[in-house]
Amino acid sequence: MIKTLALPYKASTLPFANVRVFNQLKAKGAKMELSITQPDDWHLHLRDGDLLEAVISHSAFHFGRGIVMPNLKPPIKTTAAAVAYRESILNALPANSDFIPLMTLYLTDTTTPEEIKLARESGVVYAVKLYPAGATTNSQDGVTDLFGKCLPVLEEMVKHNMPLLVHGEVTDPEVDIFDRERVFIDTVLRPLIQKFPQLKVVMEHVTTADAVRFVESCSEGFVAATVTPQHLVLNRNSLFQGGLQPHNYCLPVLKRETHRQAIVSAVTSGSKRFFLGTDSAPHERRKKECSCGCAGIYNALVALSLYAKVFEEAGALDKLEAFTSFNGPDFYGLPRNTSKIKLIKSRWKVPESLSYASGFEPRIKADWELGDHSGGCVRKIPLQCENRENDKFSVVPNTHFPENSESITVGNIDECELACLRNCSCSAYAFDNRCLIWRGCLFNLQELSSDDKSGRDLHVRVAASQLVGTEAKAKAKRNTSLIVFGAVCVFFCFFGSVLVFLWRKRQRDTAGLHYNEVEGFGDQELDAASFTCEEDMNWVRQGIDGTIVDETIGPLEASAEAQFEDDEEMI
Ligand SMILES: NC(=O)N[C@@H](CC(=O)O)C(=O)O
Repeated sequence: MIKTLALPYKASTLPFANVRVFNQLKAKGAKMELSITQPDDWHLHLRDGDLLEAVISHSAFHFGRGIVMPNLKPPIKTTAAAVAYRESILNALPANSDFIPLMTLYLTDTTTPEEIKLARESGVVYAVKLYPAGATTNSQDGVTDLFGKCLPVLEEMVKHNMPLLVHGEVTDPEVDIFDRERVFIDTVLRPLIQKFPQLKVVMEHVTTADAVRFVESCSEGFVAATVTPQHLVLNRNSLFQGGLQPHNYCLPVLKRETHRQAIVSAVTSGSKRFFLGTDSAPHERRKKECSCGCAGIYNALVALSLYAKVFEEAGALDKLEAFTSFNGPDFYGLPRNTSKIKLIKSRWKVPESLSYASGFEPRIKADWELGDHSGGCVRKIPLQCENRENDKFSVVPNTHFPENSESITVGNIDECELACLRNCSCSAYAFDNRCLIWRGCLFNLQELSSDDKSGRDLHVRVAASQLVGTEAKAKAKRNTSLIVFGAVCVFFCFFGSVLVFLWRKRQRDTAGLHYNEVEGFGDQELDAASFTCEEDMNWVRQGIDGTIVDETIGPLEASAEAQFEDDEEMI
């Protein structure tokens, strides 16, 4: 199954986007290069399964460590679950990556003080996350009684110097969504800090001037805040610009421009209370583009570039490194990273979409990531036709059937399935009063959007081990869509012409939002909304060999046009 990371946001619509600084430096013949200590990401959603595999390299390329959010399905509520999750993250890391996942526990009304002790002793859990129940994605199991049932746990956290990471929004539907952070500060956070002045608290993804003032008013070293790139570069207009923009929807929701400016001033002031936390939050595309789209913006690929851009625009590049690389570890009492990375001003345009495969992988990964899907994809786990028991079928709902079907005469769906199993070249079947089978590649298979109910179920043949591959996680059943997600791809080979046609059509349909080239797989694609940096000079991480590299998209053109000779001036 091929999925796509959508990158819909045009930096050209940023309120402050310009290339003035670049042009001035260029005119001086300056070398535009930043050398900063390896940054960390103090708020990161990596998900699990195929999605984890798809996104991990973006974070691992840019960041040394990441505080990994626990809001999986089911949430990471225990140290044992955190240890297992950490293992799967480490397994998904690209070879030679030394990225360190710092695990968190999901606080519930029933979390015990013993669990906090275990977490601290584990050496892998670094914080506990407070989601008010219902506040955001996968927060249903969150806290409903912070000042009651959670008190013993909070006391234990103080004892172990375990930070509490807070999604700072009330969930009362009576409270206007734009006021939820402010009301949370008054009704929850302030009383919490008064009650537990020794508790380390990180107010996550602050979005308002109120939050900035609040954090600044608290004791340094005990209360801090993370800031996302989206809340630094977007205001709430971005949600409605030219139509509803689901890819700019995250929680806490974007606020008005004055709030954005307050956050920019806070982070660029050099205050130690604010540090980098991307809140990079990938979602299946269909879960964003539907009648009830979920919250979260995927930004791991571009976050660092955007932060650098914000600091540059504020004339505060000298403060960037503390924000990205010092304030976070200092707050957590962890050592700062020792290695350096280079950001180079380069003519870099973030690709409009990023495709990845699940269950299947592109035949030629580099081509695929550059948008050339003509090589098609191959199974990660081959079918074992000789032993039919080893093959299974995964249902892809609501599809517009691929081309080249063959009709065969059988009585019911079971016979249709058996007929497909008996035929080694059969890659899928469908039964809808008659039995259709497909051999080999599935050409132009399209899964329709959730709003279009005209499609029919396609049963795609996959290796049984692939279905159990994710440890048959009890969740396999619950999470049919994930299986579907992983199983769909069966041999589908797209011809360039089909792709181009569909891609263009998609571009028309989405009126300025730039989605995947792999048209027709809408319901199975990952939506991982992010920003498209302007096709001008952007701060881009430099690879080891001096090229401008993003692991996912291969070496990019390194610009020799602008060079800023004196590193020291920049940090
Ligand atoms: N930021 C979001 O809008 N979504 C996050 C959860 C969160 O951090 O609120 C997610 O997990 O998708």
